[in-house]
Formats: sequence, C-alpha cells, structure tokens
Amino acid sequence: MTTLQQAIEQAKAAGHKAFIPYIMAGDGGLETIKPTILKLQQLKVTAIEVGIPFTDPVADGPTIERAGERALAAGVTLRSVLQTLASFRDEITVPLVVMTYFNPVLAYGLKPFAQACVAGGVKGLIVPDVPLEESELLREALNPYGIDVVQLVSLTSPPERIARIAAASQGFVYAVTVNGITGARSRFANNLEQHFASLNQASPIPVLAGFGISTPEQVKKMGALGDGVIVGSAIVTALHEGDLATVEALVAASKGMLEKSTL
Ligand SMILES: O=P(O)(O)OC[C@@H](O)[C@@H](O)c1c[nH]c2ccccc12
Repeated sequence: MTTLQQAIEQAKAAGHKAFIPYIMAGDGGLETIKPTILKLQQLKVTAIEVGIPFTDPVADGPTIERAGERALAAGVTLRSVLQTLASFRDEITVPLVVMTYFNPVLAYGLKPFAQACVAGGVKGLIVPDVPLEESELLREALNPYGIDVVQLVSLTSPPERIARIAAASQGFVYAVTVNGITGARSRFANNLEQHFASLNQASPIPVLAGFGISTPEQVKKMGALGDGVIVGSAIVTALHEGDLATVEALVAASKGMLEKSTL
C-alpha cells in the first residue's frame, strides 16, 4: 500500500472520511507555502494537493484561475515550488500531491521533475490533461521514486473505462462530481449515488469525490458517497481571505463533527 493510500486508510480506520484540501502554491507569494502547509498539517488533513500555477488552466474555474494568476504574478514556478517544499522537507509529515498540467513537467524533464518531487516530500501527482491512454509515461517516470499517479474519473465515463481507470490509478481514484470545471456549486447531479456505487465496486483503492464541494454540509454528503473529499476553490478563497475558521469547519465536517446538518 502506498503512503497516500495508507493515509486515507488511516482516516477510515479512525471513523473519518479523508479530507484533501487543494492549495494554489504561492498564492500570496512563495513564502506562504510553508506556513500554509504546516497549518493544514496541524489540522490533521489526510493529504494536501499542491497546485502549481499555470497560464492555461483548462480544467479550472474562475476562483482557481485567479489564484493562479496571483501566484504567477508573484513569479511562482513549478521549480520554485518544489525547491520551497525541499527547504522544509523535514517538517512535512502529511503526504503531498502535486497537481500540475503536463506542459511544465515536460519542460522540466520527467526525471529531474521526479527527483525534485522526492526532495520535496511529494507522494503523488495529478496531471489532468494526461489521459489514461498516455498515463503509463508518468507512472514509469514517477513510480520508481515512490510517487503515485492519481487518475480522474468523470461522470460520463462508461463502466468499462471506469474499470480501467480504477485499475490504473494509484493512491486513490479522483471521482469528479460535476461535468465541467473546478469551482463551488450549489447543486449536483442526482445520479451520484449510483455512479459512486459502481465506482466503489470497480475500484481496488479508495475513491474520493472532488469538484464543487464548498460547504461543510457538502463535505459530509459527498464524503459519504466514497472514502472522502477533495476541496479546492473554497479552501483557496478562505486562505486568500485569511479565514481559517472556514478551513477548520470544512476539515471538521470530514471527521463527523458537523453539529447540525442542513442537508
Ligand atoms: O475547486 P473545487 O471545485 O473544489 O475542485 C477541486 C479542485 O480544485 C482541485 O482538485 C483541482 C484544482 N485544479 C484541478 C484541475 C483538475 C483536477 C482537479 C483540480
């Protein structure tokens, strides 16, 4: 079992759902990366998805797109993020999952990228613009360094494709809960139960829901469909506004600490 999967299984064994916050690395400047990661680690999140700012973030909605623009304006790059992670590597105990588009990785070179990930304590990788058919390239480059390559399943994937994605994914399966881009949603499709039931059955590893989840109630509801949730835009907004109470409430919901459900 990989480190990432282990962390998720530990949450499960404690009676919790996994909670993975997404942060835009360097939103607020490179120097914010360390305190942000250490704060989230202190809140006992399961893992942290570290987003790399990119000029053409095709899967991202306005919240993450703007956060990326702020980080890019601050001069943040894939290389400087990985160097920053390496600078406090000894203090990182939570598994980190880097989320980047493929172009910066290609420009870096797969092997130097893998080595820089290891130096930064990275345990997993999400590259949304590399489809299943091309993903072997990433696994070949990253797996020798103990880094998982997480695959995304969309709502429209047919059962046979779901099975192949679940078999190839490592650490967990990222089940996208909406058709479209990242960002808070007030409503979700009503066939999610059915979709997750077949996904849970097809997957030998944990299944986490992500996209659109932005309130403690949604964390509870979507977490219940599988093994946990990934929350991006709501976390990015809260961190940008310095609103730690919201971050804490989202994490608490994954641990069953919601006081009253307003579902
Ligand atoms: O922002 P949301 O709707 O909470 O979705 C999670 C998401 O932000 C994060 O996992 C992510 C950010 N950018 C991505 C691109 C593709 C897949 C996933 C992501």
